[in-house]
Amino acid sequence: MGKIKIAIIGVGNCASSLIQGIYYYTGKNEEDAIGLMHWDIDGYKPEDIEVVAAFDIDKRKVGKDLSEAIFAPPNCTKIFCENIPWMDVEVAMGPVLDGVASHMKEYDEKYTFSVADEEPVDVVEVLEDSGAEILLNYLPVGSEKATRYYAKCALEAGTAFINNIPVFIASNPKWASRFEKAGLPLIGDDIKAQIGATITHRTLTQLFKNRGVRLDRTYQLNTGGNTDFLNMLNRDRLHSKKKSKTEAVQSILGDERLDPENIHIGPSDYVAWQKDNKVCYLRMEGRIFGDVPMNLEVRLSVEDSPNSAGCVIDAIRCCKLALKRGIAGPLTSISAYTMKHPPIQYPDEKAAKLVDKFISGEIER
Ligand SMILES: O=P(O)(O)OC[C@H]1O[C@@H](O)[C@H](O)[C@@H](O)[C@@H]1O
Repeated sequence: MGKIKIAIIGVGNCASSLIQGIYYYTGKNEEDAIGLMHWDIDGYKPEDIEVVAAFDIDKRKVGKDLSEAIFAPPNCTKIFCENIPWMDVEVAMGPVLDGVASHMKEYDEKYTFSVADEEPVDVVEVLEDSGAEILLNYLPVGSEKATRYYAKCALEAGTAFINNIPVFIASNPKWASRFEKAGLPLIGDDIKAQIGATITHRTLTQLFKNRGVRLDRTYQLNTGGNTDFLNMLNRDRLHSKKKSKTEAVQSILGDERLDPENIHIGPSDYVAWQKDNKVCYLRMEGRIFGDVPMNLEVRLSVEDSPNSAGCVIDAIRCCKLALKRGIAGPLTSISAYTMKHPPIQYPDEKAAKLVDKFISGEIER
């Protein structure tokens, strides 16, 4: 049935986990494959994904084979598949736009960002030559210009686009129609991890709602020690991230949406030693029967990047299905299931059912 050829922008922890996952699941069967929402999607298993191009701007990664670059610093995610064979994909130098936060150099050498000296490649040409069908965006949060640049490259090169970061592309009708006109599928925006802060917060919010409990106040505080958290110390980069995360919870509440002062959601601090372990503290205050107050506190601790890959592995395969079926524009079911800021928000249980209907061909997108 052929491979699903993908290209990756940003060879960070999330790319590393995705690539490790492709090899980790190779040769396994459904019974011993732990950690997947779908073992196969219309016949496509994780091992059917092939990375054919990758872009980065860090000198520790550019020019290296992808099999080595995914383990280069500052990547720090848990290694769950050590033996990645030579992939024969050299990490190409991307254009330097707004992907690098200015405060990065304040940190110690290990984390200091170092831009490679190479001239940027012609991204469209690299995509075309590689035969990539889908381009995945893993740029740092706040990379507005760079995301738009690569989205344009996808349109020019004729690749579908999966936007894993909180820059609004799939949920922006203008961009969505550009992809639709170009005949290309689009998934986004901002990956909602497998068991992450957002899905946990949404699920508990839905529980309050289902059980008639009025939610009065809530917060979601997140700490981590990966480059994502370091980058997010620059509060200027957080605008769309906060919007994406907050909207993901508010959308469950419907006409009981909280006033902005009663909902606080966002990345909270960078703790270097946590590395790729993300810790999320959730508090929800509400009122039960008789208007009687209650509160709930949850602490979630999870490795951030495999948590993201657990969803991206399905987004890629659904995107391939759309390509095969000639469906263009935003894919609303898989976006709602795997992204925090999709073109249409559905409760997660409904989104899961819609994805199954999309896979079986019962619904178009
Ligand atoms: O835990 P949440 O809220 O689903 O968010 C998870 C994802 O959020 C993204 O913005 C991060 O870049 C990912 O690394 C992360 O996995």
